[in-house]
Amino acid sequence: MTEKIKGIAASAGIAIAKTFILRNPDLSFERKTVSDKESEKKKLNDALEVSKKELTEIKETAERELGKDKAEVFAAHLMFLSDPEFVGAIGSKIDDEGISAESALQDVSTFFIQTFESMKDNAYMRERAADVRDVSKRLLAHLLGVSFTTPASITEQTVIIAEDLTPSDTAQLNRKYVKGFATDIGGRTSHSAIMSRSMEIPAVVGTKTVMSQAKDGEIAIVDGLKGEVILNPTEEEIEEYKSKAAAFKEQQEEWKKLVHEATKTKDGAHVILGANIGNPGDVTGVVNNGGEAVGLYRTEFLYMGRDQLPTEDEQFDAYKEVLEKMEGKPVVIRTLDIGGDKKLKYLPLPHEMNPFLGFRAIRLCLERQDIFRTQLRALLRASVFGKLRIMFPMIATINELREAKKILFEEKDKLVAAGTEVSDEIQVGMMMEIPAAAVLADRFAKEADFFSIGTNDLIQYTMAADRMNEHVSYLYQPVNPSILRLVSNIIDAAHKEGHWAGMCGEMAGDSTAIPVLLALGLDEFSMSATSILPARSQLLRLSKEELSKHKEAFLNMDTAEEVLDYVKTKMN
Ligand SMILES: C=C(OP(=O)(O)O)C(=O)O
Ligand SMILES: [Mg+2]
Repeated sequence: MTEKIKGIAASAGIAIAKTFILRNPDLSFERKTVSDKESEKKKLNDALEVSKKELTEIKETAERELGKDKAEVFAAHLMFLSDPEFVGAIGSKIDDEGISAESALQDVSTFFIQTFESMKDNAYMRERAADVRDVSKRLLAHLLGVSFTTPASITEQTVIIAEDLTPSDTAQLNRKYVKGFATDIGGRTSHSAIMSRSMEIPAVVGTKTVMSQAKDGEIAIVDGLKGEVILNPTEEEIEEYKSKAAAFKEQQEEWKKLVHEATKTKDGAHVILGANIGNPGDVTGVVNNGGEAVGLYRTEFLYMGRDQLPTEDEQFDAYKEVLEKMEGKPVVIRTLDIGGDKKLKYLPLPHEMNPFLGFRAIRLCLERQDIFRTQLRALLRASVFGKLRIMFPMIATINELREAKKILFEEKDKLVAAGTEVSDEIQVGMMMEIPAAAVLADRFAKEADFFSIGTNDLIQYTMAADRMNEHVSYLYQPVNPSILRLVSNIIDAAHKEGHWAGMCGEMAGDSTAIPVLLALGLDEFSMSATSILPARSQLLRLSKEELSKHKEAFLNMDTAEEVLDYVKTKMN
């Protein structure tokens, strides 16, 4: 029977393929002793063989589809499974201590991980800890008889169904096979949604129930335009969606013609259309989609999926690469915004009741100055390779901004004194994503060179509605007059001091919000690279002067619905 499930449209496009259900395996077990050591060792050998076979297949596919680089990690995993020191130690533990294979594996892998992680001067060996962790998980799953799947093992066209996708899951997705995905949790601004847009994979998130409703291997349609998942569709439905997909493709071809056009409104006003990126590799998408700037580089992705902090040189290389590839166009690099839903496994943070209101971003950086100063030095050194703008996240008070700037300038002075070249043209700005700062924008504008409005958080904090929680997603109301007044206040404050104001929250790419933001005088819109061309096509048709006449009207409405209706009828 066909089932239609509503969710949140996270990434545009339509996918039709068989489902692949990604389950988080339960790898818990009880530690126990055993009497039959031989059969325990046989169990270990069997698990080793299955794991090796699987990894060999995954490695071969990855080599073929994703290139040698991405496949290397699996070669390293295979090496461990054949390493007499690793495997031998597990066998010996079973022999000597009479414990189960799972317990022996856990002891040995913990020992290896700790040993590798303690090799402070040897980055190569420290990275091996991640390999041991990954390969042990696979081996343990086989010992426990629990099925273990990762997105990297997908080798046919699929639609992934999952509770959520972590950033490391998304990094393994092969676009050739993964046609779309649907998740139970998350909203338009959760990070799996943001990643899906940068990878151009159609996605629907926050369905609440797709995991429990979908069956492995049945046909599913992910409609990332409307935010619907159709399980087990009829032949007619499949045909209907195939033609919808074709129409969308045609539309994309039209947009592609605007790649080299400047973003000028009908009345000749110029706004900058920038892109949000998470990795230097994303710049290709920015250039291909005609981005005029990088409006937000979320550097935290550089810190994820690894076992220790990135070094100053590693960071310098990444920042330099982005600046160079953008060839003199502006690049806003945001300092580390970790915390909330973005965690680092090697940086244990205290357990928090409300992580989104907790020890994160600039709050953490001002306390862990070792981490902060390393990043700032890397940024300052890279500044001579392009047009760098440094941005601090989650600023709530003027004192935080002052403190962050003071540390930045201290590092700059030290570098200059040591003879390192640093650009004198770096603009230093801040995210406007906390209501306290938005209200006090006039004061902040005296000390920041620019503002970039982070509506994902600004809306979450203003409406007191967790951006990850699908039950309160109705409160994500970008055009609620309360939000619009804050946005307007921020833009006016920046302009009064002769600064520019941009927006890097998801609202900037929302076609309903664009006329409103243009009317409010926003200078820079930064969005997923794939939203740039549709936004440009829309902006070319709008007149800034005409729209600004509506400003007083929509700022004085009562509800988001009223504004939506007004925009649709009077501002398009
Ligand atoms: C752009 C933003 O930052 P992030 O999504 O990384 O929190 C925001 O909060 O709007
Ligand atoms: Mg934010």
